[in-house]
Amino acid sequence: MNKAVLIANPVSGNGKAKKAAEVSASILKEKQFEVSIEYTEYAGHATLLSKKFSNEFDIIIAVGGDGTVNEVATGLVDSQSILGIIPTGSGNGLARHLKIPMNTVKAAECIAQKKLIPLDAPTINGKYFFCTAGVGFDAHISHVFAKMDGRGLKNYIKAILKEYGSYISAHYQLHLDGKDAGKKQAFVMTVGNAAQYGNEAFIAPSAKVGDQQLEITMLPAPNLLRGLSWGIRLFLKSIDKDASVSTFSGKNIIINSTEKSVNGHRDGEPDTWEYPLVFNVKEQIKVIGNSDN
Ligand SMILES: Nc1ncnc2c1ncn2[C@@H]1O[C@H](COP(=O)(O)OP(=O)(O)OP(=O)(O)O)[C@@H](O)[C@H]1O
Repeated sequence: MNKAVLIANPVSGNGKAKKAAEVSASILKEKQFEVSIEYTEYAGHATLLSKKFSNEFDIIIAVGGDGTVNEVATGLVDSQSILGIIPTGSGNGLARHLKIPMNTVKAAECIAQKKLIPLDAPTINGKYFFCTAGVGFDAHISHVFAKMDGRGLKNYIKAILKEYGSYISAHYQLHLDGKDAGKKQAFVMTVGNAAQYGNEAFIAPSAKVGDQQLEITMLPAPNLLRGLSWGIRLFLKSIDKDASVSTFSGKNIIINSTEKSVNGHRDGEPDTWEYPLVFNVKEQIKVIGNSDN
């Protein structure tokens, strides 16, 4: 029951994952775990590795940011293996939601305690996400950020400041659990499985990862006052209390538009989807964490 493999993304967190994998392996060995380390060689590789290892190992540990966690967790849907996370990304939204320590030694000790939490595995047009997914300004930034030379929080903020003034809000038609929820103009339309983007920025404060429900947060066209208020409220866990913000929840969300396709993001990584966008939550896996839901 204590056979674990660490799947580490060597490029995550500007190269922090290799050291983190080695440190975690030695901590887990001290706690009588049988441990192996594998490194990803390209984007998408972690899903193939976790699928393959799910037959052999009880715990499959993602060492990386939310992108790596997404790939490893995707490989575990339909398996009995448990997901572990050693966070080394710049945002670490799912790890933070689950109250997994950001310190590698403490994160490895948290895995050794094996507190299991049910984790929904929602999909957007058939592709899994575990933290947040959506369209709008945040998705636009994930596409801009992916083309930048460096990663990390500093570059992310640079991209936000550069793009904020010129991004135009789009119109979306929303259906929630089979009911027409109207036409919306949105600057950001985020679907949360977990409550935060990462870095303790709470975009869907009421989201719980195992409740088989998705929480939508919709920000309308911004102005300076709204932008400032959202910036503060994101970190105070109160974006849903802002008078300009709308929230919805559902299991089956359909977003339509007069456009053919849209740039979106899944767990902070850029993705492109054809309309209609169909969000569903049915499946579940188990993750080791420190929170209750
Ligand atoms: N060996 C590799 N070479 C290049 N890219 C990789 C490799 N392994 C994984 N990737 C890709 O790296 C991307 C970023 O990974 P991840 O999100 O884990 O780290 P990060 O970008 O440092 O963290 P954050 O998203 O918090 O900034 C993932 O989309 C993944 O597909």
